[in-house]
Amino acid sequence: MPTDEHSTATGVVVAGGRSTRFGDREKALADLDGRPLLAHVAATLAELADTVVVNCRPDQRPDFVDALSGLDADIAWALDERPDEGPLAGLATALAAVGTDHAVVLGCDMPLSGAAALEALRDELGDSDAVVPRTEGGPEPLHAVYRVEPTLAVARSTLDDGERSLRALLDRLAVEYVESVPTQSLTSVDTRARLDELERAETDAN
Ligand SMILES: Nc1nc2c(ncn2[C@@H]2O[C@H](COP(=O)(O)OP(=O)(O)OP(=O)(O)O)[C@@H](O)[C@H]2O)c(=O)[nH]1
Repeated sequence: MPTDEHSTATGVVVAGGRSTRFGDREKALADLDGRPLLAHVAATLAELADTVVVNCRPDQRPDFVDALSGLDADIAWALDERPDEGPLAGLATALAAVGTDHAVVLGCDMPLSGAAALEALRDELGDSDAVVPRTEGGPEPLHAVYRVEPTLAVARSTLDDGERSLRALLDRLAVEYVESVPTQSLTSVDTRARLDELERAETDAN
């Protein structure tokens, strides 16, 4: 549970993707170290926020409810009215359900994201619309902090202009880029092979 200092943040998980690279399973429900990836991500956000908003398709929700059943946080659901419109549309749907000044946002496939790394991003918000990690591979908009009101307005106008990418959103926001975020926190699991690697690393570490 967060301290009072953190009470103006809401956690957001964007989880309405199809996991096609993962194979025949929903990656958010895949198990790492005894818990679904979605539960890892939501638990990290619950360290920073009282409420975690989960954005997904309506058909995903029953299994996601089960996956999050042990979590000590208020879960709010932001369901995509139209599926498969992309993560920017999912983020807009989620932010519309947020009642706080800013949101800490993660993709459902980032089980190693750390509360300390996210907290450090939050500390950089200042007057910016968003704080986003950046690596050699580019920005990481689904491991970031967004000021809700301006981001939602810009996300909607970006979508209205026919743009679907999170990078198009970032191009239109006042973004503070941070290059010091630990690589581990930014690890995403897109394939079964990647998950197997993480499982092996966990086993070796224990
Ligand atoms: N709401 C919503 N979220 C999405 C959509 N596409 C991707 N996401 C989410 O955005 C994050 C990054 O998604 P990707 O890994 O790029 O795409 P994916 O569809 O999950 O997986 P692939 O089909 O293998 O590309 C994940 O948390 C996804 O659940 C979408 O159309 N709608």
